[in-house]
Amino acid sequence: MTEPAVPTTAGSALSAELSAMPLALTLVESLSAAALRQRSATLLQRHLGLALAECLYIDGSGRWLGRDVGEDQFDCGDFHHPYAHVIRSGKPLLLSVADARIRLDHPGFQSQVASLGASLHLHIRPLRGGQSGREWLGVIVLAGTQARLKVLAEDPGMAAFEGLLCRLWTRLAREQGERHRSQILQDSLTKLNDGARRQALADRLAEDLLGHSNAMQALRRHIVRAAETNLAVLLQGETGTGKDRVARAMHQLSARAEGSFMAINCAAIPETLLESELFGHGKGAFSGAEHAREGLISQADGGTLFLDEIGDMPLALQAKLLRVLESGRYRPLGENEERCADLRVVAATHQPLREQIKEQRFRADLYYRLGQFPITLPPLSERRDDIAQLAQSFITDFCAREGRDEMGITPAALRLLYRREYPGNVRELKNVIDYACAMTPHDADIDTYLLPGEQGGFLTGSGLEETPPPGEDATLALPNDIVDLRQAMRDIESIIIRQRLNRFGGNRAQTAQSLGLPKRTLAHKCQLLELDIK
Ligand SMILES: Nc1ncnc2c1ncn2[C@@H]1O[C@H](COP(=O)(O)OP(=O)(O)OP(=O)(O)O)[C@@H](O)[C@H]1O
Repeated sequence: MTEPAVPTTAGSALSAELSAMPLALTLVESLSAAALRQRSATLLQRHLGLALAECLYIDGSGRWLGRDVGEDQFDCGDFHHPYAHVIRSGKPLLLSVADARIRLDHPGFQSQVASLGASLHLHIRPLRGGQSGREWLGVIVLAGTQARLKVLAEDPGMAAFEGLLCRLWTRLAREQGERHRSQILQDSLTKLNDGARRQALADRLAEDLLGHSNAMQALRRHIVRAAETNLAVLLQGETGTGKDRVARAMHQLSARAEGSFMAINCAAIPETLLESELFGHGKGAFSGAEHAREGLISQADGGTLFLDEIGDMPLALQAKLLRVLESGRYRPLGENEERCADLRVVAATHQPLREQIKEQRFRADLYYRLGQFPITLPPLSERRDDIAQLAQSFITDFCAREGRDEMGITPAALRLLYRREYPGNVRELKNVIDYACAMTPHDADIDTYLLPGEQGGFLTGSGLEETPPPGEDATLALPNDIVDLRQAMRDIESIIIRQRLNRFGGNRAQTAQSLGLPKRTLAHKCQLLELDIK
C-alpha cells in the first residue's frame, strides 16, 4: 500500500513545525522556572539574532519584577522603567533604545540597555499564564532592529513559543511553590518534633531535678540542649545548687549515657595525687606505685568526666587538662607513650573563675575551653516557689530511707521554710528537712518548732527565734523586719501554743488551763493556726 501523497507546501510547513521540536524539548526539559526563563531567552537570542532577550519574573508579592541574572529589582509601581508601563497596560510596548535612554532613567534599566546600540529597538511583551491565561508571570524584553521586532510581533511561531513558555512556566512555578510549601511544612514539622522531643526530655528531667519555677524550667531546657552536643560544659552556681546532680543528668541524657560517668572533686584530693588520679600512672612511676593504674581520663573514655571544684585545680595540671581537651591526648605518669581518650568534660565551680583569672590562679584559655556551653544554676533564694516541692520530696525520701510512715508538714512550717535564707541552697534545705523528720514524733507532721536553726539553737526562717528544745520554756526574740503584723502575731501565738502543747504532751486541757484559755477557745485557735498536735 502506498502512502497518500502530501502536498509540498504542507510538507514544508510540517517539517518547519517539526524542526521546532528540539527547541520545544529544550524548554520542556527545564527543571525550574528560572532555568526555563534563561533557556528561552538564550534560544530566542541565538535563533533570531537578537541583541538582547531576557525574561523578568514577577515576585510572589506581585510588587517587584526580578531578574535571574544580577540583583536588580524593578518596582511594578515605578514608571521610570518600561516594565511598569507594560504591567499597568497589559499590552506590548515597542520603543527605541535612544528614546528609552532619555525618558526612562531607572538605574537598573539603564544598565540593562547600556551596551545596546542606540539605533536598536526594544520590544517588551507581557507574559501571563494560569488556567485563565490572566495570571501574571512577568515580561519578556527583546532588543533588535525595529523591522525584525515588528515581524516577530506578528509571527505565529513566536506566539506559539510564548504560549509554550507561559504554560511551562506556570506549571514549574506551581510545582516549585508546592515544593517550597511542603519544605516549609516539613521544616516546621521537624522543628515541632524537635521542640516536642526536647520538651519531653526536659519534662523527664523534672523527675530528678525538681522545681516548677521558671528558673528551673529554663535550666532543664539548657541541660537538654547541652546534652545534644559534645561541647565542654561549665556549671557555675553557689554551693548546694545541684551542680553534681545536673552533671549526672546531662550524662544520662547524652549519647554517651552508655559510657562511664567519672567524677572527681579537685578540691578534695591532695595536689600530688590529683594528677595520677586523673591521668593514671605506670608501674614504678613514683615510690609506692607498685602497679600501673588507669586514671579517670582513661576510664571516662566514651563517657563523661566530671571535674567538680575545677577552681581548685593546680595551675600545672590546668595546662595538662587543656591539652587533653584540645587534642584528646594525654600521657599517664611515668609512661612514654601518649594515649587518646574520647570524652566530654563537664566542670563545675562555685568560685568566681574570672576573679581567679585576674589573680592568675586560673588559666584564661582553659576557662574559655571549659565554658563552651556555660550554665549557671540559680540559688534557692531566687526560686523560693520550689521550696514546697523540694521539702515534700525530701520528706518522702527520708521516710522511705528510714522505713517511717509518710509524714506531712504543717502550713506554718512551710511558711517558715519559705522565708528562711539558704546560703547552703538545696543541700541546706535537705538537711533541715532530714533533721526535722528525725525529730518529728510518729503520727505527727513536721512543725515549726522542729525546724533546726542556723545558729546552733532553734531559729525559724521568719526571724522569730524559738529556742525551746521541746518541753522547755520558750524565749522569743522578735525580728526587726516584721512586715505583716497580723501574720507575725499569728506566728507568735502559734509558737507559744505549740510549745505549751508540747510541754504537756499534747494535752489540750492542761495547755488551755496553763494559758488561761477555755478549752474550746484553744481548740478553735489550734484549728485557725493549723496546729495539728493532738
Ligand atoms: N533540683 C533539685 N532537685 C532535687 N534535689 C536537688 C536539686 N538540686 C540539688 N539537689 C540536692 O541537693 C544536694 C546538693 O546538690 P549537689 O551536690 O548537686 O550540689 P552542688 O552544687 O554540686 O554542691 P557543691 O558546690 O557543694 O558541690 C544533693 O542532695 C542533691 O541531690
